[in-house]
Amino acid sequence: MFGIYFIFLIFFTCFYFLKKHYRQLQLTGQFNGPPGLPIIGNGLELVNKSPIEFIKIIEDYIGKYGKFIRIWLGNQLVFFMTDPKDIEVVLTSMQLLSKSTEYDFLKPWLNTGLLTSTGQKWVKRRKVLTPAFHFKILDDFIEVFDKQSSILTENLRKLQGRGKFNIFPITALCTLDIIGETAMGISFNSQSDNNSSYIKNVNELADIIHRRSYDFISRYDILFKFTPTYRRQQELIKLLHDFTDKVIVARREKLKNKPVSQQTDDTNDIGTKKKMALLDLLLQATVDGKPLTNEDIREEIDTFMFEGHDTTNSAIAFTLYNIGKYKYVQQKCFDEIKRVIGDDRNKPITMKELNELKYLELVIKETLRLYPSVPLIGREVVEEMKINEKIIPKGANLIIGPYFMARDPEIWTNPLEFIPERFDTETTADKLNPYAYIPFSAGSRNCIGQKFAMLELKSTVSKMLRHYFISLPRNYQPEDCLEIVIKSKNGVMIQLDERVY
Ligand code: HEM
Repeated sequence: MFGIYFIFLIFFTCFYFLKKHYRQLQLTGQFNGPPGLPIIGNGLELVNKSPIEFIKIIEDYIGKYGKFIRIWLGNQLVFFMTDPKDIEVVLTSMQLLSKSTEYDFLKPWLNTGLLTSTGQKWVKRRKVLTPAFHFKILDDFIEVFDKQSSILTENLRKLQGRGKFNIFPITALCTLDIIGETAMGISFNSQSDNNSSYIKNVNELADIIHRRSYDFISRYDILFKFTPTYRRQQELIKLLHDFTDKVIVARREKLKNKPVSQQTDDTNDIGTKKKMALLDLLLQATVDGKPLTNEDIREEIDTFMFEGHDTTNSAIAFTLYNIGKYKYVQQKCFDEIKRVIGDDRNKPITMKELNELKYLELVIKETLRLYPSVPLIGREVVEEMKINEKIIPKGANLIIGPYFMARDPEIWTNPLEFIPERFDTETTADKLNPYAYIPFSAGSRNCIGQKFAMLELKSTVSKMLRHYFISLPRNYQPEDCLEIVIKSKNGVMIQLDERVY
């Protein structure tokens, strides 16, 4: 009897799969890709693999099947893309503004803020949020970047001359304090007392979300819901939402009583800065003539808290790693810093000086080439469409791989070498396809925070170099781990010695 049920179940599943995916199966014959098993496709090859194995498998696929690869992850059709010509079509298409299913892991926390929203909601929110990143507003944040970088360098004093340590969790507190103060107007001081429960909760939740993409059980909501991690995730989300709600309500009250333009720059009783924060702009913004609700604002603030700290942290940590690895790069950066800022290592940096740190910018760009903070970018095909004559079926996910493009010798000369000068438009003869280098993505859904990020990175890294000489432990090599944001499985290990002027 059980046998009959089992056969019936298999038959029914196959029938359902074929019916649902008939058009996809019909079209996928034209694409190269690894052979898969019925129903589970290539799932077993890719899921539950270590980050290093995952990279190796994708590199093997690229070697065997080229730059447009068909993969079945269970019943999810995925195209893995690394050809700039195809990527240009995707990132400039108005039909491809929806994010792939990977971003669904973020939705319980971020709901549909700018990163995860789509359609008219995204268009309107993008319009409202764009002025928040105007250079005049960013100018106000330079002071915050400088202050937090100073706290970072001060805290690191105890590790100076003491051998190797992992910089990643240390700079993470700095970037969280920066985004907390600039987005919400809150001084979390997590770098100073390490006891901010909000910051700890953000870190823990971001970790759970990152790990879901690699774990077979947690990838599927239906299975994840039975795990203790799911219950912990829900607890953390509640705590974080409650906190953001409280800040929004308090800030709305303050604004009612006094316009932001009249507020001064001191701290009030709940640690809220009376200085312009991204939150103030959201409180004053309107969509279709109506102000944003507290819930609308919460999803955008939570989005900034997520997207604005892990990305910058990863970029800072890997830039310090590269500076430690390439001594001539470090010397050139330091010479430039001395020329632009002078010998006083404690003098606050200005916007003008940050803009003059041109070589440091090349170093950051080259770091983001080899270690793009967002190593994979995803889109969902909502209507059947063509990409350079290839018909792509509805329902497929498109995954763009900046991490893998950086290692492609057809795009870059000596791709694995760290050569900041390749981005110097005055000296390099190489004409680069703009879609070959997309650490901030491109097109209308590019990173809204890229100028903010570049200023923050330059401020933090230059401050580190003003105080320390950076080196690497012997034989250390990071083990790249492509989560939503790139990390290193064995940490980002560096060593610090006092900088001698
Ligand atoms: C090194 C730092 C950063 C990198 C490399 C980076 C990279 C990216 C990338 C690749 C995307 C596109 C993602 C996609 O299409 O799936 C993106 C989107 C976004 N980023 Fe960044 N980001 C950085 C820092 C920031 C910061 C500091 C903020 C905010 C203060 C921010 C806010 C956002 C938002 C809100 C989006 C969604 C934009 C939209 O869909 O309209 N990012 N970022």
